[in-house]
Amino acid sequence: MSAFLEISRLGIAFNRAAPPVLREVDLKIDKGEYIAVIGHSGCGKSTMLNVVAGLLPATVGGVVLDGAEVREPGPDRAVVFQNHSLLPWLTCYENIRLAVDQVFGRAMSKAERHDWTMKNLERVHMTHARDRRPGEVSGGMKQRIGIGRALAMKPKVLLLDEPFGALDALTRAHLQDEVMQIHAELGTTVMMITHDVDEAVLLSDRIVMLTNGPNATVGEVLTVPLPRPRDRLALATDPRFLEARQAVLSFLHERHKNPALKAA
Ligand SMILES: Nc1ncnc2c1ncn2[C@@H]1O[C@H](COP(=O)(O)OP(=O)(O)OP(=O)(O)O)[C@@H](O)[C@H]1O
Repeated sequence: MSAFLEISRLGIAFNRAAPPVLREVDLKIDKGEYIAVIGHSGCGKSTMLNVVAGLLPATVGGVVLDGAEVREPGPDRAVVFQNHSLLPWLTCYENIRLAVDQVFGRAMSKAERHDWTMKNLERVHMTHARDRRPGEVSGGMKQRIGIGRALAMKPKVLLLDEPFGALDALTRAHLQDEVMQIHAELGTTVMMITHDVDEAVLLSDRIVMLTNGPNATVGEVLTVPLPRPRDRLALATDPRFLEARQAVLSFLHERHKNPALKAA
């Protein structure tokens, strides 16, 4: 059986004179799986996500989602970036509503689109701030709206590009727990880029570790053997959590050291 999301022999070169950023990236993701992609800065994580999003064409190989080749951006692949991409002149409600109108303008009545917008505000615990603009809410709240907007599109895949990277540790932990809950409730397929090893182990079913660039590729894939629901406090001392964490740290800091540090 073919995978729900399949990246095949993907290669990306931005410039003919330079070596490719990514080469021969192969990855099969099942429906409902939560995948984290980790690797040192500049190895090509965002590039890989952008190809899946349809924002960047593959130089070689390609991506197939649910039987269809990815060639351009589409609402079946919603992206949440590290720095929220909300429209500052619209309220939190309007930011989500805009996406709902774009995707479901024909399929849903006006009343249904309102209800669906409210449902997604509620899902990310932002109903109380529905009439505030992005400039009037915190960084964590902005990311919540970004996630709510992405979910409101009912995507086949949620693409998270370091969604919690700019947040303080406590806010980050809250949002991670919320995303875990949403994933459990909706069974959305997720591909998340992160630099944070603990975050990758806590949230994912599998962790895809990229080698250093140029010519980066999948070095190892670790299956995280932790049952769900997961509780961050209980996991802090769970030997399976610590072992998975150690495996990723060892990949990143022993076998595939940061090239910038190696040169130092
Ligand atoms: N549009 C572009 N044109 C030319 N080079 C690019 C372009 N986008 C990315 N690159 C290069 O491709 C490489 C991979 O970049 P990418 O942003 O995918 O890395 P990353 O692993 O996501 O990094 P970080 O963790 O720092 O965000 C880098 O060397 C970057 O300079």
